[in-house]
Amino acid sequence: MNMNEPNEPAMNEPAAAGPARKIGPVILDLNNISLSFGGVKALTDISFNVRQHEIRAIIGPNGAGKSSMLNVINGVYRPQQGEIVLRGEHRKNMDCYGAAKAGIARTFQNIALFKGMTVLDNIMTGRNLKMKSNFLMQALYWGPARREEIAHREKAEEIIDFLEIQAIRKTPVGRLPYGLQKRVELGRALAAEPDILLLDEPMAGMNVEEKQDMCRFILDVNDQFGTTIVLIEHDMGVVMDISDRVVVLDYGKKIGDGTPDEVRSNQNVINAYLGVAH
Ligand SMILES: Nc1ncnc2c1ncn2[C@@H]1O[C@H](COP(=O)(O)OP(=O)(O)OP(=O)(O)O)[C@@H](O)[C@H]1O
Repeated sequence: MNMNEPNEPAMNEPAAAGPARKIGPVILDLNNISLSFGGVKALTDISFNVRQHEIRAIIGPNGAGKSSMLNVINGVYRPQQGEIVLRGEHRKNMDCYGAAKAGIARTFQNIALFKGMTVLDNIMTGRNLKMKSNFLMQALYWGPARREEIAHREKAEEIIDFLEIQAIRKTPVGRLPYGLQKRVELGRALAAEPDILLLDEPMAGMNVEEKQDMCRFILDVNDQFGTTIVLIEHDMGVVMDISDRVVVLDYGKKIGDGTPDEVRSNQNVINAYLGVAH
């Protein structure tokens, strides 16, 4: 992969340019994380941190361990070594429910939506954790459950407006083009009102125009909602344009960490992308 992507148009202003953005203290700290699957070492002694409100990218060649890292952060995988410090709280590992409760939401490399359900209903599924009424109340659509449903519906409609998908709100997701499905998946994650949003290849498979739209929405989410964003992305033009800091993995090891400019000029990173033998 070409680090400079000369043919890629500039997507947006650099993330750091927004006057409203203020990067805060470290809220997520990954310390010496190691994860193996049998004999395969997916992650070896990885440490990096994420600051509040920043856009933090994880990059690296195929199989470098990027998705595994996101899965450690949201509790899908439990590392054999290391610790995760979330807002000062130390843990050996996360669990999925605990991560969601702690305000961590994610999108997936392969779209994970209910294809037969409408855009609105898919976004409503992202509100599940916020729902307080019990199953019986919901089934009877009784008192508090009804009021709650209306409030959640309002939130879902706000997200639909924000993502500019009003025209397709009643369309089954399976009928939408790929780029719009990715946008709906972002909407479902936003419905959880996350503090930390994990995006696994949000622009994969998109054309240039769809990528520009997605970049704009990611920057707007970060800017307007103050959401901290950790993203995996293969498109270097996008990564260098929108990220505050970038961590680089290769064969499960960290080989670079810093601002886009620092990472771009890091010889280990250049070698990894050019395929220089270790
Ligand atoms: N559940 C699993 N079981 C066995 N091996 C796994 C599992 N998940 C990941 N791996 C292995 O861990 C290594 C890192 O994989 P991972 O998917 O995290 O890389 P990646 O950087 O996200 O790759 P890509 O860019 O291709 O998505 C690979 O060798 C992969 O085969």
